[in-house]
Amino acid sequence: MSSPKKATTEPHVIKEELIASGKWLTLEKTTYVDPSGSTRTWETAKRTTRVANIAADGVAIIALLKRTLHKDCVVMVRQFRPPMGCNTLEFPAGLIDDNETIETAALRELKEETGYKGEVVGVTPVTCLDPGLSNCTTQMVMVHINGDDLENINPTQQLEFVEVILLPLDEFQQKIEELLQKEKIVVDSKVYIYAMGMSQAFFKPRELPVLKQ
Ligand SMILES: Nc1nc(=O)[nH]c2c1ncn2[C@H]1C[C@H](O)[C@@H](COP(=O)(O)OP(=O)(O)O)O1
Repeated sequence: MSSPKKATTEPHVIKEELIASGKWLTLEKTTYVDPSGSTRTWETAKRTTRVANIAADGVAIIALLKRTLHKDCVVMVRQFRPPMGCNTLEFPAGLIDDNETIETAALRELKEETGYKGEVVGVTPVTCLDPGLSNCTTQMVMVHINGDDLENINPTQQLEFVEVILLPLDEFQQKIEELLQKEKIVVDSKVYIYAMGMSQAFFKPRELPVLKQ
């Protein structure tokens, strides 16, 4: 077995060269120095739409619908995604437009895709989506929706081909598993990780009054 190379250098990018460009994406050759000091190249996909001075390409919205006498539900969307060639289950999401803040982009996308009007309660840092492929980034925005509010009782979407699915938060992972059993659908990894986290948060088999770490 060969021993791993020692890290001697702070890795860094030297240059980025365009290989191909389309309306929405570019493919670049990234030349960089790796931690051992060797110069190497990487194929990188980038979006063409990133707004100047905004570090994220898009937003994904974790929207909780809160209604009297109902369980809190996560507002999800099902839609056909051409790169996947099938339907996906995702949080509502979209690209940030010019002159938008993260919060306004999130509330606009939520309204367009689901019809719901919400209130921002939290924003994550900039997070990468598939860093071995692309520099594409997102910020996740936590939103609460007052489902008892008149304008949220019969929400009207602006997107014809996006289906809204409400999943109860306390059974989130189980309900996703049921959807997967029923149809060919691929779940966004942000969604599935959130579902696993929720299951762990709700699972308290032997809660004791005083627990050590
Ligand atoms: N990679 C893409 N290829 C396309 O042909 N078109 C694309 C790409 N990415 C975005 N878009 C188009 C599709 C929509 O008309 C607009 C806005 O998309 P948005 O709703 O903001 O984001 P998604 O929900 O992630 O599609 O961009």
